[in-house]
Amino acid sequence: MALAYDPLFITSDKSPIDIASPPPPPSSMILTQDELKRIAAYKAVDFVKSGMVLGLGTGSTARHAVDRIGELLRQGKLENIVGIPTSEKTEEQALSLGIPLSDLDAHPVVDLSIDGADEVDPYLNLVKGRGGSLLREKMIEGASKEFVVIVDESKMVRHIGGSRMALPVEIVPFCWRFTAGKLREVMEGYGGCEAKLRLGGEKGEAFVTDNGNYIVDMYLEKDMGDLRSVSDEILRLPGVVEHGMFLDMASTVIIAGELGVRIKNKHSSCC
Ligand SMILES: O=C(CO)[C@H](O)[C@H](O)COP(=O)(O)O
Repeated sequence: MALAYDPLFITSDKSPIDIASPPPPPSSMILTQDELKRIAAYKAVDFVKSGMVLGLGTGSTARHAVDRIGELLRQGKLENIVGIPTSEKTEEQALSLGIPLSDLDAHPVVDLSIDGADEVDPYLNLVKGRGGSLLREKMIEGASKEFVVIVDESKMVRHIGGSRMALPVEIVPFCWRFTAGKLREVMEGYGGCEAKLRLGGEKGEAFVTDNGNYIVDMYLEKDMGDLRSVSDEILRLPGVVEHGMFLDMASTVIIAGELGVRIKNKHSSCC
């Protein structure tokens, strides 16, 4: 039986995510990846209430959520929102939409953060930071009572870091080759990795984060195994500022796919 695409079709359960591929929808109904991102983002903004302090994520998916918050404010459907942007780019977008902004110094407790992710595993562990904003994202989302992650279904994986895509690590520029070497040494114990400095500009110069740091992208040889222990070892290295594994931080993941939207909750109290 052919299943029609229904963007309002929502499932919600607490079991690990079933990432088996659903049957494809009729070709006339195939949505672009960007449309799926927008559907997930709009669904997340349904959880925003007037008076909230909001963590505003970074990236092409989070951008839709910030646009939607701006639209609802303009229409008077949301009031007294304070946004805390996770990057300078999001700050610029939010300001252009008239969203009032603040920071963690003034608002150390955030009601709800909404952000995208590069990978999500069945236990809602994430890889983030391929857009380069992982440090501020981790600070703000870690200070949030609820952290809602918005993705299209291409981001769902069995093991984070196992897709031969990069696991980003933010490091200080001082002697970055030394720190990249230490990261390679640590990762020897977890299957090995290629560690490459992320480049940003046209002239091949290093990508510089909003915090003035560099990013080393670790291309892992295989599944890392014990994520907590990898995380602890990486964070113990002098020169490392933060890494892009967000372990046990997401409270909800909203996944937009060709057959509709699925919502995975970590805590039953959420949303
Ligand atoms: O972590 C991030 C930026 O640091 C982004 O949330 C992540 O890279 C996903 O981006 P996109 O929504 O563009 O796919």
